[in-house]
Amino acid sequence: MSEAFRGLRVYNTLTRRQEDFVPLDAGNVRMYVCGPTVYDFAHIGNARPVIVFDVLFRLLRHLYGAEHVTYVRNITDVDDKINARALRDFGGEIEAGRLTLNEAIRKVTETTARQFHADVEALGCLKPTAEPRATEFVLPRADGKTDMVSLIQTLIDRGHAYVAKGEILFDTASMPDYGELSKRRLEDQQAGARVAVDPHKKNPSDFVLWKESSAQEPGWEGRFVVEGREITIRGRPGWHIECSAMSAAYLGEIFDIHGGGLDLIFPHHENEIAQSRCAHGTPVMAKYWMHNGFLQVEGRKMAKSEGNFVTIHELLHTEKFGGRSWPGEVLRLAMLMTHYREPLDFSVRKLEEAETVLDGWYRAIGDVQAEGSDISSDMLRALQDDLNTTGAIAALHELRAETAKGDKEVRRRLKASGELLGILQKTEEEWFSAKAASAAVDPAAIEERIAARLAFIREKNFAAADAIRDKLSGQGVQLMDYKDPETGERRTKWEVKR
Ligand SMILES: Nc1ncnc2c1ncn2[C@@H]1O[C@H](COP(=O)(O)OP(=O)(O)OP(=O)(O)O)[C@@H](O)[C@H]1O
Ligand SMILES: [Zn+2]
Repeated sequence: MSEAFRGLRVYNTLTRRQEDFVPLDAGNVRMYVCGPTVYDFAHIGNARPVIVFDVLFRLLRHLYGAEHVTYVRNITDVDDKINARALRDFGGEIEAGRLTLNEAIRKVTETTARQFHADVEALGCLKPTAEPRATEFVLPRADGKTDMVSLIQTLIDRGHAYVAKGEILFDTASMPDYGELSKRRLEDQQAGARVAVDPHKKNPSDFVLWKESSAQEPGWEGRFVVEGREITIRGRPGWHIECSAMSAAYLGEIFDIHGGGLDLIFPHHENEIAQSRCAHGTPVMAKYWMHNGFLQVEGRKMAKSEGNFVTIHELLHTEKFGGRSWPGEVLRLAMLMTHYREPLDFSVRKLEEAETVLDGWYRAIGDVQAEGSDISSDMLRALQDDLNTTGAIAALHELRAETAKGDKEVRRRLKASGELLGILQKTEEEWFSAKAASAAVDPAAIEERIAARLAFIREKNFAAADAIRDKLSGQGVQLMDYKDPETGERRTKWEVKR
């Protein structure tokens, strides 16, 4: 048996089977997960893949060593939805000439990305090894890392792409096994295509690699050579090519795991595979494809378009869901109580259940530290079985039952095992006092005090400003000032300190 196999088995969407996980290189296990398109707050459905693949990242680090795992999760900061949002929020300032469209777009993406980072940190997620932004990989780079324009050129050179009506399209008929991930065969798609075909496409399934921008739209000078002629199309990349470029830039032409939610299988992942395999001439893009099921509300996928979403921010910091705010750890455990491939029906009851469980576990661990303790072998076995987190949680319940005997080593093992799931990182005291503090603070009132303090600072009334800060500090609320990276203005964030 290969020493690269460490007991982990995963369900591979590519083969529709559970398989032994054998990385290409046990010294550098490589995983790519499609990240957020940053135009709005992430909802708790979007949090599911982030949490699921964080658990997998932690497990891989445990099995292969932290320094032997590379996890890349991109940020999509070029998309027509972002442009639309920039125009909606900053249209007036753009018209008045105070902002360019590009500056407005930057504001939207930076604010949203910052929010996303705060959200996922509160959910106990580790930072990925790299978090590339799509806009930095559009044009050829000084460091020679794979970029989108060069990748598209390779596809043109190899006969997999063509130019039509200001677009560069991927020619799906040029790839005999197009559709292998989603098991949609090209012939079926053509036969079944009821929608009118765009007349400039050779096949209805052909998709955009690069599209021309109007003068008002953001664009890059894309230089291509087509049939010996140089052409320049000021345009922007299609969505799929972003991930093909950034995964190759960080993980190479073939890597181990590619992940995301079920809805990405088609067309996004299918098209990533088509681009990457045809550009590199490789038999696979990633060996294992893993997809999480949907988080649902009353049987329907939580989605922006459905209007049935709750943002992570609302859940953590407002009383919109269930009339109270919730600790990030509660949301995390609630997610892990369902196997990642199953649909997860989300409810207040589920959060309450997770919170009760955490209260019990924290009471059991008290103030012990996990360092040097083994983790539960039952829990590890469950996680190695295609991330069976329900089995892992059952193992933690058993450990908790054993702690009744007062054995310190069992309590330490409970904590160490919880930490592998990204929970139980605090002590009992920290957990309960943070809960008490967040129950006592009223975020809206704090924001109002912060605004008042900033107004005093602008008026140079520092005594009044300091008085507000000290009063909040006495209530356990700590203020932190920082400069807005774009405008240089002073801003303030806050957290509950105990
Ligand atoms: N309800 C959900 N349950 C689980 N995963 C989801 C859900 N909705 C989106 N995702 C996942 O979140 C990640 C980000 O997706 P994407 O950027 O497409 O979100 P989105 O367009 O804001 O979602 P939507 O429009 O569906 O609300 C993807 O991996 C996607 O599969
Ligand atoms: Zn992707």
